[in-house]
Amino acid sequence: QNLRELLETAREKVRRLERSGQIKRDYEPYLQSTLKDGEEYDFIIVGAGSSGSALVHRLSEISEWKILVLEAGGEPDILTDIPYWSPFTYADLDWGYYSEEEENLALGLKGRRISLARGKGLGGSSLLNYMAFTRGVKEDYDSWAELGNPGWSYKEVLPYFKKLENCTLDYRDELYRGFRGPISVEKPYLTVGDETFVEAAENLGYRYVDFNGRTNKGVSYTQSNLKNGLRCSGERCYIKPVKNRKNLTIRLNTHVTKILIQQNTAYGVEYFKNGRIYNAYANKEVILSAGAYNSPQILLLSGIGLKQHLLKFGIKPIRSLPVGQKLFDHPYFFGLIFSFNQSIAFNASEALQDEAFIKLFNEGDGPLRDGPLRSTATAGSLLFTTTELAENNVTDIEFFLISSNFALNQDDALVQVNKETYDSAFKPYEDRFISTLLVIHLHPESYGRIELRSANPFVHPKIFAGFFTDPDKKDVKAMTAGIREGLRIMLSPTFEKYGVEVVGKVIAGCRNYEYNSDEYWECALRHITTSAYHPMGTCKMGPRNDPDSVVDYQMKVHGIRDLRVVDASVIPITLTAHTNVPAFMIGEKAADMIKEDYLLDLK
Ligand SMILES: Cc1cc2nc3c(=O)[nH]c(=O)nc-3n(C[C@H](O)[C@H](O)[C@H](O)COP(=O)(O)OP(=O)(O)OC[C@H]3O[C@@H](n4cnc5c(N)ncnc54)[C@H](O)[C@@H]3O)c2cc1C
Repeated sequence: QNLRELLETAREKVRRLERSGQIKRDYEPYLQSTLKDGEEYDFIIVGAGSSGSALVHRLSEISEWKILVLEAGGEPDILTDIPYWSPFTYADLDWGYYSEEEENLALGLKGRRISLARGKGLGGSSLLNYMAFTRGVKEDYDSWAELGNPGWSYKEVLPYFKKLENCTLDYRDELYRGFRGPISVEKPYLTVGDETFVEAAENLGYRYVDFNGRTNKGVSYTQSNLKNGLRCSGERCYIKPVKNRKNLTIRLNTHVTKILIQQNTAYGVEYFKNGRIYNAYANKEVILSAGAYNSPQILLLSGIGLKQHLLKFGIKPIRSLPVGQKLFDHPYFFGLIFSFNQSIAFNASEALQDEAFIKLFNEGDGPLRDGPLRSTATAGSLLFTTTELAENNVTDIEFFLISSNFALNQDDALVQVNKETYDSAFKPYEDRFISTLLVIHLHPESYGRIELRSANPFVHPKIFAGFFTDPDKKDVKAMTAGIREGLRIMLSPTFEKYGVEVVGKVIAGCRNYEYNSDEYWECALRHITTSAYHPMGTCKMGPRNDPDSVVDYQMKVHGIRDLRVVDASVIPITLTAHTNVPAFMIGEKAADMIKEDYLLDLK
């Protein structure tokens, strides 16, 4: 079965079990109110992704405020709550972005393009992400503040991280965690491979840590945003509990095409729904939460961006700002593949059995190892480390152990390698028990950019990943150091009892180089590195005198009144974390800033 057929089989199973009463899904469709042109609201939120969902939850607490939420995507898929299956559903919930072809990059990927998946649906990318719950470290946020963003130091953002979470983990750094927030944190399903990885790293001297605590340096099981075993997305955990608030209007399948601006003041948006264009007006603010690719695209379409670029597309420039000029992301290498002589990896066949579904829905909060469907993309353990190349001792590499093969040659797979690469490094091991150690670079020097391809809002923007473009090749060197450390852990005595073996060693295209030489790894990196789907920085937060910045520390667009950007695009520098929880935090903090700005009016 190909991926689509497999997904349909899983969907049909859920429907059948629901009809027969063997499982109960707690989901009610979102009713859509009648459309009218020219409606007025206090706040218009564009995009209900991770940050947008947090905003929806918190702003709608103020019953006097009328809030309109415009989301381009639809409702979650029937499988999105199921941790194991949900990441595969991306095809129907994804904007379908790919990077542009770039020199000496993605040489082993289909079409030389990197998949830049982005959630399109209520919950945004939190609907299809891998649910790893990571916040980042003190140094990250202290740097945000040092860059001229008061209020964003670690001490000042920590209360928001605590406020948003309900940590249910046994092992936790108590003082750093929250216990009453809407986003629940649980341990996912683990394999023996995960346990072995943690043991191997500990045997090599790594500490077991709560990476969302005092320090992230060390090894740990994955912490996942799950609630009773099901995905805790922005939709499920932030929006659903408040969706019936009278002051909240949520419009799905509604594509915002531009922001309406007059005299440097945003007063509404133009949107497309059911085949026609509508306007909606905001008495207080328009808030762009369309994510790190779409927020810059919408700003550019609205005349905010570099003047020359806008003129090229016949867009009248309103404000010249470096929108989309720097795109940070976390590249990852997926070519460290290991096979074992017995199944310590994930057994995918169990994930289609009725029992597994019944267990998940009915006993989701039961014993943690009770079912493979609780597996979050089979990623059960991770490790943050510092290579000798890292400056100021920052954590620069993360390993993420995936108990499966990551790359496929199929058209509907998330990571698609070309046939030559697949046949050389992946195909021969299709039937073996394998794990992939993802090597993620957290602080690359290289960065990409995003530009318009067309003035048509429905045409995908041009996205340049820019991986490995730093002139001194520091990024290649750091990744190579990471790969070698990964090999040291996986080939250590702890794994030996399972007959561990490196497979898929030589990628077609790198056969001219000696395996494990610097040249080999550079070649391999340039063939099969992809994006960890953590775009940031395209509407950078910073003071006006920072030539790269687009918004100020309150996320207000420089020089434009009543317009904020609230999502991962404001993150000013690379983060030592996956970006979902930081995006939730940004939404939480923005809501408080907005309340501070306007609540006096209500008194
Ligand atoms: C496959 C994948 C795996 C990931 N894994 C992890 C992980 O394990 N852990 C982690 O922390 N992070 C992970 N991430 C990253 C994380 O999910 C994102 O960084 C985070 O969700 C970004 O939040 P956001 O609010 O900035 O944008 P998004 O959540 O992407 O939300 C933007 C929303 O705006 C909507 N929108 C866009 N344009 C328009 C428009 N014109 N009109 C109306 N609506 C619009 C979109 O449809 C979307 O709903 C992953 C991401 C992906 C794609």
